[in-house]
Amino acid sequence: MVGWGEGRMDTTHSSPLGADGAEPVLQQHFDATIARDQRIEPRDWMPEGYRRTLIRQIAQHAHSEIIGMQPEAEWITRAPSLRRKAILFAKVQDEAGHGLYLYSAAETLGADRADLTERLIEGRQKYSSIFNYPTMSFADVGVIGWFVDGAAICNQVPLCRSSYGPYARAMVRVCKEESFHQRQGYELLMTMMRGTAEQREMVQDAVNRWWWPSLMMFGPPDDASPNSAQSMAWKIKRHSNDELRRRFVDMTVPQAEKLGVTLPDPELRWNEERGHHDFGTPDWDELMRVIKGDGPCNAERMERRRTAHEDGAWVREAATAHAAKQAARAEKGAVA
Ligand SMILES: CC(C)(COP(=O)(O)OP(=O)(O)OC[C@H]1O[C@@H](n2cnc3c(N)ncnc32)[C@H](O)[C@@H]1OP(=O)(O)O)[C@@H](O)C(=O)NCCC(=O)NCCSC(=O)Cc1ccccc1
Repeated sequence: MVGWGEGRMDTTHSSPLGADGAEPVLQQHFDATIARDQRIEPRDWMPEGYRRTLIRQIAQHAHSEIIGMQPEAEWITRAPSLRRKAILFAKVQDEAGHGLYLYSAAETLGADRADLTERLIEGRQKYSSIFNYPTMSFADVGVIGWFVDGAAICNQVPLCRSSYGPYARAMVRVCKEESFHQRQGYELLMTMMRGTAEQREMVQDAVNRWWWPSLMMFGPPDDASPNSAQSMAWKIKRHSNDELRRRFVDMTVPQAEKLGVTLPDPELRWNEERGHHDFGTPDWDELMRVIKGDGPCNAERMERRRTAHEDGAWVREAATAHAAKQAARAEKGAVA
């Protein structure tokens, strides 16, 4: 894992004229499309930096969905009822779907899916810091749905208006499912809060552990976010990291009150003048450490992903052989 601004993608896909040789008219057309809030589509000319930024963000997003299956999947076999097991199963499966959908979006930019997977497995590409924390009790499943999917919604709803068509369209479906995920998490927590004192303690403990890492999901503060300015100018990102973090806090505080839990931030209070909540500063050193690979579960998550990839080698080989056979048959049929 690498730090801010390091380890940028070098997966390039040459544009018809090449970034440097772009004729002004193509650049002007691109700029005008962005200015009119219209979409850039895969066959349109785009600056090389735009393509690379999108591949970086979409690949990291896809990796996050795939690695993000792990923390909750650990509880599938230990779910307290058949109903909770079925719900969790479906949710984790949805995350797999989001990952595959996003890899497809990256492919429309010329990225190779197998190459992106290699980059993840070799630690050359990032995934969200949030998935490097352990799930200690079943209440964590509820809190992940409430906080992590809630944060994902805050971050991803504006991405439905992202300037790159395939990414924006993928986000529409992903957000619908994330919204369902958030509700199931909150409903699970409401149920636990109506339960025993021990269950309420489990919920509060999970809230205490996940609150700050959830705020870190939005990325470094704006003045330490190397990609934000350009990504916002290109309308890939519609809001800054801090802006989305503030939205998440404003959205979550009343939900916490209704649930009856305390968010672990003594500085958290409503600011009448600003019409928003004031809140404390996340531990940015911790975020850096986790991104660099030194979080509580980084090694475990990567090892599991690597093993799953190796175990799946025979499926990929069989699918490739089958596809080759089908293609040969189709060709033979066409000749006859
Ligand atoms: C906001 C940001 C994450 C970062 O803004 P940018 O403008 O791109 O970067 P910025 O200049 O601010 O940062 C500098 C460097 O630091 C990296 N970095 C920053 N923050 C983090 C971090 N927290 N963790 C790790 N790395 C982080 C950043 O990539 C950049 O790397 P570079 O070295 O340049 O390559 C943006 O990429 C985005 O909106 N992505 C799409 C959404 C997305 O990917 N969501 C994932 C969660 S999906 C989910 O939760 C669903 C689910 C729920 C439940 C269960 C299962 C699944």
